[in-house]
Amino acid sequence: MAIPNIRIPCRQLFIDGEWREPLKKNRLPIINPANEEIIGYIPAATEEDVDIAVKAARSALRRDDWGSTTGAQRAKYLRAIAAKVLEKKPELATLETIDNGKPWFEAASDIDDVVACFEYYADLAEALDSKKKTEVKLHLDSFKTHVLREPLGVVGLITPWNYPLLMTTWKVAPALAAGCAAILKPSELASITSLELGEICREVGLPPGALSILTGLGHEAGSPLVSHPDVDKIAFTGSGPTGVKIMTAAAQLVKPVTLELGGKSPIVVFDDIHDLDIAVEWTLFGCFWTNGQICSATSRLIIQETIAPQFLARLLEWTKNIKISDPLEEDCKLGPVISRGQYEKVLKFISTAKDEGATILYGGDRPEHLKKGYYIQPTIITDVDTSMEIWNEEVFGPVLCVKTFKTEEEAIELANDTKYGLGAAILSKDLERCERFTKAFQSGVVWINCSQPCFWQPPWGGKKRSGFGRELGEWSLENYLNIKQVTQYVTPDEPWAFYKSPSKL
Ligand SMILES: NC(=O)C1=CN([C@@H]2O[C@H](COP(=O)(O)OP(=O)(O)OC[C@H]3O[C@@H](n4cnc5c(N)ncnc54)[C@H](O)[C@@H]3O)[C@@H](O)[C@H]2O)C=CC1
Ligand code: BAL
Ligand code: NA
Repeated sequence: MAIPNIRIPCRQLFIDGEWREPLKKNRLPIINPANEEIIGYIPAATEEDVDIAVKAARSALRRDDWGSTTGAQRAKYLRAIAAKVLEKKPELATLETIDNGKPWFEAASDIDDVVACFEYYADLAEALDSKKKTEVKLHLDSFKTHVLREPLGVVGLITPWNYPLLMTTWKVAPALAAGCAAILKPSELASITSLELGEICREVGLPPGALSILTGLGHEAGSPLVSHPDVDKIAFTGSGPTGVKIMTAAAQLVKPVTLELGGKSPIVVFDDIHDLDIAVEWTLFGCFWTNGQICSATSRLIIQETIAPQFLARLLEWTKNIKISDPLEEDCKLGPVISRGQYEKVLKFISTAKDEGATILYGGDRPEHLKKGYYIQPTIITDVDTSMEIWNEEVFGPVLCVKTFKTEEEAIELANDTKYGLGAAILSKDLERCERFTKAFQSGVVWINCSQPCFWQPPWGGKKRSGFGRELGEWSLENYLNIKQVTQYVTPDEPWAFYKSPSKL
C-alpha cells in the first residue's frame, strides 16, 4: 500500500454530534516525534466543555434515536464506522505515524485491528438482543426473576498514546455496543486519529451525544470527567500514578473504574527452545515492537544460563540489524519514542542502570545517523541485579534487561519478582513446563512460544499493580452493562403474611 502525503486536519472538540470550539479557545501543539516539529494544533477542553459533553450524553440516552436502540441497530452504526475506517486506512495510518512515531506499517496494522474490533463488537451488540433479558431459576414458585442487561449510562474513556486509535477503539466499540453514551479523552500526545473518529461518526450519522471526543490535558479535561457526578464509569489505560489519581477521585463518588496500567513483563527462555533465531526474534519483538512503548512489553529477559552466551550473541546480531529510521520509510522497524519527555525519561533509566553497575551490552543512546527526532537505539542491558531500577520500573521505551537462571524455580521467582502483573511469556519446547509456568505466572496474559500477539476476542488486562478489569472479547461488553435483577411476586392475591394483619374494617 502506498504511503500517502497528507495534510493535518484542523479540528475542534466533537460534542453532541458536531465540531465545537473549546469554551476557553485553548489549543495544544501536535508534535511529530520524528522531527520534533509542530505540525498542527488540537483543541484543549476544560471542565466547562466536559460538562456540556456530559449533558449531551445524558440527552442521547434519553432520546429514542440512541437510548431506545436495539443491539442490532447499534451494530449498524459500528459496522458503518468500521467501513469508513477501512476506507480511510492509508490516511489514518499516516496520521498515526506522524503523531505517534510508530512505523507506518505498524500503524496500518493497528488500523486493521480497529476495523476488526468495531466489526467484532457489532456482532456482540447484535447477540446482546437475545441476552438482554434472561430468566433466573428460583427455588420456589411464588416468585419469578429475570435479569436485564442494560447500558451502564454515561461512560468516560481515557486513553494513552502508544496505540492511539486502537486503544480508543478497545473502549469506544464495546461502550457503544452496550448502548452507553461515551465521552472519550485521548492522550494529548497523540489525539489526531481519535479526532478523525469524530468525523467518521458524523459521516455515518451516529446520533448526537452517543460519542463525544474531548482532547486536552489530563488535569484539565480528564480529571473533570472522572469527578463529574453524572459520569457513571471510567475506563482508563495509562500510567500507574495517573491510575491511582483516577481511582482516588472516582472513589469519592463510588464510581466504578477499570484500570490498565502497564507493567514490567518477563520473557523466560529455556535452553530447549525450538530454534535459536525464532526465539531471538520473539524476544526482540516482545520488547522493541511499537518502539518499545507497549504496556505488556516483555522487557525482562530471563534466560537459562546454559544457553545465555549463545543467545545473547545472536540477540546482538539481530538487534544490530533493526532498521531505525523515519517511521514513514517503508522498512522502518524502530521509530522515535513519543515525546521529548519520554526520550529524556528513557535515557535517564539507561544512565541510572549504568550508575547502578549494569552493563549496556548494546545501544543506550541516540542513533548516530539521526540528528533530530526522539530516537533511541534498541538497548540491551546485562549484569542486572533485582534491586536495580531497570529491573523494577516500567521504561516504556526500547530497553531490554537481562538476567540468567539455573532452575525452573529460580526462573519463576524472577518472573514474578515485580509489582506488576500484565503479561508473561515462556519459550520452551516442553509444553508441560509451559503449563507449569502458565499456572505460576502472576499475570493476566500468558504467551507460550511467542510474545505480544494480541487479538480482540480474548480478554485483556492485568493483576497486581497492572490494574484490574478486563477489556476486549465479551468481557469488555460487561464493563459497560448494568445487571438489573427484576423479581416479581406471581401470586399477588395471596398475602405475604409477614406482619400480623389488623382486624378488617
Ligand atoms: N499502560 C499503558 O498502556 C501506558 C503506560 N504509559 C506509562 O505512563 C508514562 C507517562 O505517560 P503519560 O502519557 O504521561 O501517561 P498518563 O497516564 O499521564 O496519561 C494517560 C491518559 O490519562 C490522562 N490523564 C493524565 N492525568 C490525568 C488525571 N489526573 N485525570 C484524568 N486523566 C488524566 C492523559 O491525558 C492521557 O489521556 C509513560 O512513560 C509510560 O510509562 C503511558 C502510556 C500508555
Ligand atoms: N498491545 C496492546 C496493548 C497496549 O500496549 O496497551
Ligand atoms: Na504527537
